[in-house]
Order: sequence, then structure tokens, then C-alpha cells
Amino acid sequence: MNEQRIVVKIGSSSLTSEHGGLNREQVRFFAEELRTLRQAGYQIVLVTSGAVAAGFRQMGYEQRPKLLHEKQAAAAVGQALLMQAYQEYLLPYGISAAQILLTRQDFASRKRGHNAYMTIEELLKLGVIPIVNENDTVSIDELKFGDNDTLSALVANLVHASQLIIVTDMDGLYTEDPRKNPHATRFDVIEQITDEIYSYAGGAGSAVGTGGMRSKLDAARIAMRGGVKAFVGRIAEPHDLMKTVQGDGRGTYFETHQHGLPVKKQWLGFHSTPLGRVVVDEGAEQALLDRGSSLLPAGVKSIHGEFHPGDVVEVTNLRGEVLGRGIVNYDHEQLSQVAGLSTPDVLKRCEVSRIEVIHRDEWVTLRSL
Ligand SMILES: Nc1ncnc2c1ncn2[C@@H]1O[C@H](COP(=O)(O)OP(=O)(O)O)[C@@H](O)[C@H]1O
Ligand SMILES: N[C@@H](CCC(=O)OP(=O)(O)O)C(=O)O
Repeated sequence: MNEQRIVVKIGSSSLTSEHGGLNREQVRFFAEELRTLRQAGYQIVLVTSGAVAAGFRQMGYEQRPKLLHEKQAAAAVGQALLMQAYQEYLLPYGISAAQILLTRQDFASRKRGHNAYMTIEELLKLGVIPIVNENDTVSIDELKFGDNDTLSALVANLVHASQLIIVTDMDGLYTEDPRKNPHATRFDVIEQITDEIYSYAGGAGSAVGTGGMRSKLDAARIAMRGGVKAFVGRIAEPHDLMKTVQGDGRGTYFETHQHGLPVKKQWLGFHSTPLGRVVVDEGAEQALLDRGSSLLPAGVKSIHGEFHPGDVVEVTNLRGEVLGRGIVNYDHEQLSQVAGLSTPDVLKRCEVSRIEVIHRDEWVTLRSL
């Protein structure tokens, strides 16, 4: 964990003018805020949206396009405009900006993720601000992050940041979208993102935003799991960003007591593709979540999907709630035969290289954050 390293994510809603299009004054304002942080000794990675918003007006679309290829075309034009604007406002302070475009696949491949990490490390060492966005041109529909909230959380974990600041047009999470209910009340601090917390979050509030509060909660969860404290809120007045980093921001803080995840476990938890699902009983649930134990055949209730030793499976409890993911040591047929059996009975029945269904070192908890 790097105490002085902050990832700041700025959403389209904070960077666009009323009718769409890039609001350059806003870019200038955020560049000033970043400069203040930099001069105070912080290392900053910026994840910024706004490429589609910046591009579509220039291309003659009346409103933010809906079709993928239109959005990709708008982003290709807008990304250059976006970078140009940040450079223009950062360079006079002697701060260089670097463009980093990433896709989900870059995180799924440990090699590519590592390359991105090494590049960002080098840039930070040189005092450059890496400016990250999704590589919209090559992202295909089902693999897209769609919004940059998730991307920012993955970046925060990748670079072992101490905080993830998600800037949006609303000053935090409310009990309901304040655009719909002005009497909704705000959460100042959240320590656990439960299903109830999720139920308060709605979709995007404007024509330019994408993920709404739901995707910000997804992002906060990923960050918290990686040991990164998160914040969702507004940065509107000079020095707001610094105040926010120091704990006095206008929004909701998401505290975490988790430790940072090693890269292998980040991959397992957030980028791997589970090939099956293993349902466990209450005793196994407690063993996995509270005691950090391995999963043994005795706790397995049922098996779904087809998998082989070394594959990733998702583990759920009897209520269907996801507890985590792990690398399984059995194939699905073998596991069906030994589900619910004690260790001596398993050993009597078949030959296994490891008795654990999932070893604790190859397990990531995704529940109770
Ligand atoms: N419970 C909630 N509390 C606060 N805002 C909410 C809530 N549910 C939905 N929203 C909406 O989420 C919007 C922010 O998300 P989004 O439009 O995707 O912004 P961005 O472009 O900054 O990512 C707010 O403008 C708000 O209308
Ligand atoms: N990569 C896209 C981001 C899409 C988007 O709108 O994200 P967000 O505003 O964070 O919900 C862009 O730059 O336009």
C-alpha cells in the first residue's frame, strides 16, 4: 500500500456542458485540483471519462450516440480532445500527462496487467500524471467496462493506491436518487456494502453518465476488497479534492479493513472466468469467511457446471449468495461423488492429489465487504 498514491476518477457528468460536449472550464478546474495534490507530494493516477461526450458534438451527432460503433467513433475523436485539454492545463505547471488506454482483457491477462503496472510505476516515478480511459475502439460490447467506475477500482488495486476518489455530480450515496426524491438522506460513511445499500442505488442521473450509483458501489466494493479506501462525491470548489483526500469531502466514504490483495488474488477475484459453481453448507461458509480455512468436501452440498482441477469456480451459500472464488482441485464428476463426505471417506473412495476442494491460498472472499 502506498499512502501517498491516489486514484481520482472523473465521470462524464462532471466534465460535460449542459448539452453534451466537453466543458473545458471543468477540465481546467480539475487540472488545478490535481496540481494542488501533486504539489503536496501525492502521486496521482487520473481515470477520466468524457471521450464520447467530447467527441459526439464535433462529429455532428445531435445527442450522445447509443450504438456501439457510433460511441466508438465519437470516443476516437473525443479522446484526443480530452487529452489535449488536460495537457493544456497541466503543462503550464510543469506537469506532464500520459495517455493510458485499457480494456478488461488487459486486466484478465496477468502479463498485460503487469506491463500496465510497470508503465504506470515508471510514469509516477518521473512525476507524470497517467491519464487512464477505456480503450473504446477495441472494446467489444460484452467485454466493455461500460462506465469507468469499475476500471478506476481495478486501476486503484493494480497500483496499490491508498484511496480511490470517484468524482461525480452528486455529493454521495443517498437513500434514493435525490433527483427523484429531494428528501433522501446521505450516507457519510459506509463500512460494508450490503444488499440493502445496493437497493438504494439507482442508475445514471443524466444523459451523459452511464453507470449511476450502482456501478460506483461495484467499484467501491472492488477497491475495498483490494484494501483501498473509496470516496464517491462532488468536487466543485477549489481545494475540494485536497479536503476529500484528507477526509473532509462532500460525499460518502467507504472504509475498509481489508489488506491489499496480491496480484494473483486480484486476478482470481476480479478477472478470472468461473467455469462452475459449488454450493456449500453453513459450516463451510463460516470456515471460509470467518476462519480463513480451506474448503473440504464435507461442506459441499451441490455442484453446477463442468470443470477440471486448476479451473476457477464460484462458491455460493445455500441462499445463492456468492461467497468468493477459488481454484478447484477436483473435476466436477469427482466432486459430485465426494460431496458431503468426511476426509477419511473421501480417501477411501478415490485418489486425490489434494484433499481440499479449494485451498485457502487459492481462494478469494468476495462476500461481507
Ligand atoms: N441513491 C442514489 N444517491 C445518489 N445518486 C444517485 C442514487 N441513485 C442514482 N443516482 C444517480 O447517479 C448519478 C451519478 O452517476 P452517473 O450519472 O453515472 O455519473 P458519472 O458520469 O459521474 O459516472 C447521479 O447524478 C444520480 O442522479
Ligand atoms: N470511456 C467512456 C466512458 C463512458 C462513461 O460515460 O463513463 P462514466 O461517465 O464514468 O459513467 C468515455 O470516455 O466516454
